Amino acid sequence: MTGASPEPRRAVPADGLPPAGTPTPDGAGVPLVGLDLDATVAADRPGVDQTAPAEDEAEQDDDAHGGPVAVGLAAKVRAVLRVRDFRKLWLSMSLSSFGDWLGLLAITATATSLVDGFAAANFALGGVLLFRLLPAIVLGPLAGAFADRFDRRKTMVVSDLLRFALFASIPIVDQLVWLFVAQFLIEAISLFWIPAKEAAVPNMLRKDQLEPANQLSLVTTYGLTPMLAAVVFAVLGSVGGRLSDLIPGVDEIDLALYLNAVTFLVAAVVIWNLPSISGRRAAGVQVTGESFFGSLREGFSFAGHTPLVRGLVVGITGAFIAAGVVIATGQAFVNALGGGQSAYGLLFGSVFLGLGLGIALGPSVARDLSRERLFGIAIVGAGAALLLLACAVALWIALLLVVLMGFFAGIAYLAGFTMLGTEIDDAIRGRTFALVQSLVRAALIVSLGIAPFGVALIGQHRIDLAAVTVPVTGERVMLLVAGLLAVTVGLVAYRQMDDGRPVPLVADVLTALRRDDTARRRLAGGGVFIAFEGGEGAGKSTQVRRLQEWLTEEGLVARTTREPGGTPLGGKIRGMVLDTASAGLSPRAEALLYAADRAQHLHDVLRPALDAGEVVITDRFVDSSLAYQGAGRTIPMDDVRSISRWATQGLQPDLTILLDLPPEVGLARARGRAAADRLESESIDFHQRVRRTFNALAEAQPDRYLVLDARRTPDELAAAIRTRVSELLHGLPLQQLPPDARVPRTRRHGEHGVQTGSTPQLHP
Ligand SMILES: Nc1ncnc2c1ncn2[C@@H]1O[C@H](COP(=O)(O)OP(=O)(O)OP(=O)(O)O)[C@@H](O)[C@H]1O
Ligand SMILES: Cc1cn([C@H]2C[C@H](O)[C@@H](COP(=O)(O)O)O2)c(=O)[nH]c1=O
Repeated sequence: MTGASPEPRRAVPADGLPPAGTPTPDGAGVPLVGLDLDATVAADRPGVDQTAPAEDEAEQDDDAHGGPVAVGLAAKVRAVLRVRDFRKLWLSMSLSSFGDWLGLLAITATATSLVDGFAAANFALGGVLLFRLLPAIVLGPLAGAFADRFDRRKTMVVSDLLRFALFASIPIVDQLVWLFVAQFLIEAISLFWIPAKEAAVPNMLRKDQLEPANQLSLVTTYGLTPMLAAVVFAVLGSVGGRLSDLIPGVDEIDLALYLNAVTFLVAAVVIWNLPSISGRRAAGVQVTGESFFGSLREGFSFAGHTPLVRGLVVGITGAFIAAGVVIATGQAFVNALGGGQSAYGLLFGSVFLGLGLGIALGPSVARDLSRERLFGIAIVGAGAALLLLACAVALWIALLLVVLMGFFAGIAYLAGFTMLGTEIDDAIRGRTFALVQSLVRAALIVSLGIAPFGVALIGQHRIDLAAVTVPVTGERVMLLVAGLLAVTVGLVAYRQMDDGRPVPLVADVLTALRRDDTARRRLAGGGVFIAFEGGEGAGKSTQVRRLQEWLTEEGLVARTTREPGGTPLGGKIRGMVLDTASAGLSPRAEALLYAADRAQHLHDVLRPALDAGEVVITDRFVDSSLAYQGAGRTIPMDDVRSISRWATQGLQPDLTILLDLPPEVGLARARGRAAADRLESESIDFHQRVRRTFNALAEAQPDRYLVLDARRTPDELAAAIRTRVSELLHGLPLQQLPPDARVPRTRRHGEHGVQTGSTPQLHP
């Protein structure tokens, strides 16, 4: 046994090349982690901390296909928290949320302590919850109109000051009636605060930052702060006796309420100092020409006539009715499964576990799926889990199904919430949020109220089938109904919100889960992207031209292009990098120039042509950078991969045709054509490394490559390429040439004289 510890294993990227950090002779290449890729976009947002480090940490992991992967959640959240105003708002909101949970614990404890007897305590408890939910139904829509008409910052500050005063008044007045009244007023005021805040957040962040910001807010509000509040409440409880000795008349519940009051005071001060919350108001925009009730009507009409909002409202409301049924029947259900009070606790823990997992993991699992589709699918998923739950026969199965249901519900909640922020215009956002919050509360009240009656009415039955006896109990039937409801509203939401894309749902979901960007582009009716790669003089330009001629003859719109130099700007870059006079160009500068050429190429040529459904054939693409700058110049592969991905936004060829040739042969061919340029003048070793790398890339993804021996004749190569390309294009809806631009096939064959061997026909 040796004392030496083994080398840590490194993940091998899908392209088969060495990962980042691979030692290089010249030590070139600093990992790109921390590169401020989006700073230019973010910098114009209010409250972006210009002195902070990079806004987005572009830690792009490798996925199974070597394609682009979303920035990790932690990095996204860090980037969101670097937006100064959002960070302050989030801190103050977390503080208020902590206070709110502490307040809820203290209020429920106060309510039960102010009455005698079990029934009265339950009545008091129910009263507190009812008074918490009730105001939303009446006041919610008004609060939304308020958020859209008046300065949101002032609305929030006044709300926080009032809540401070009301919470502080509860221990001072010390009466159950006042507790109810204060509770009602606090909730009513919160209804004004919430839409103002929700409508303000999208103005602080970029659109793509809203999802991680919502993930952070939801995890804070429903995960961290309630736990912290429970701990603090328990600690206050344990010091309660000593506290009363210290400050006469103040016990632990009073202290919790005072603490809660202070959190709102602090929040008021913080928000007052965040002018960006005022939104349009800060820029002096006034809402004129419409009465308060007119804008209220406009809010309802907008929700009724906008399919996206209709879908969101139906989906969220239905999902919360189902959630209410689960809460109302949970106790009876776990009892029926033989569980007790602790099993009931476990059931609730499982809901939260599932919700947390859905909120945290959902966006990355379903990264490529449109949020409109994801929302409906997730609600249907939650409904399906609920249907299975209704039939569960063992507690552990029920708990697993509850986690699954929570997972889907978390995804749906986050997707719905994020779309409300990203898709709804600022002018009407407050009203839309308010409508949703009112409906959510109304849904909970209705289902919490009705479900127990349903359970009681149905009662407990057993149906004897031939071999088994099926228990038909009220709680199971109610869960079944809730599941059916969720599936139905999920489908309705899906139909309302689907943006009419022609991609079939199953293929959309499967390619999104597999992260197959190329298949997704094809499904969406985009064009086909073919790249030719290989060393100097391999015959790429010759074959690019011949392939285009053939495709044109077949009636397709086929565009040829090249790197570097596919655009006017790229032409200038090509001049610089290939000029033998640019002798002092550093490897990194060279890599960046090729990446700059590629970014412009993507923007001006590749994307537009692919979006138009054309077949695009490029003479060189990313593999050339990996081979020449990565292996040739020995820049770490991950660095080259990162800048290339950034430049191409993850675009990959559908097919790469590698013309493989010993460098000596290719260089001889190229030199027969013109004087050697700066790269052609590199050593034979350099070109050997380039060749090996092209081959390694092809070996790592054989399905995406056609490797041909470039010593074969041009005709043989053209025929092999046609065969493979015709397979690739078979059945795809590509852009056709107008009839008058087509050339009769018989004439064409004669003219070009290239159709040797068995030429496949795309349109026989
Ligand atoms: N299969 C082939 N066999 C022999 N010669 C070929 C073949 N294909 C092309 N050639 C010749 O080799 C030379 C280089 O061809 P071509 O310009 O197509 O290659 P390339 O890969 O685009 O080169 P570069 O990368 O240097 O631009 C040309 O003179 C061309 O006529
Ligand atoms: C795209 C790309 C190209 N190169 C090199 C490869 C060649 O030497 C020249 C391009 O000229 P050609 O006419 O296509 O042969 O540039 C590179 O080093 N890195 C790249 O990304």
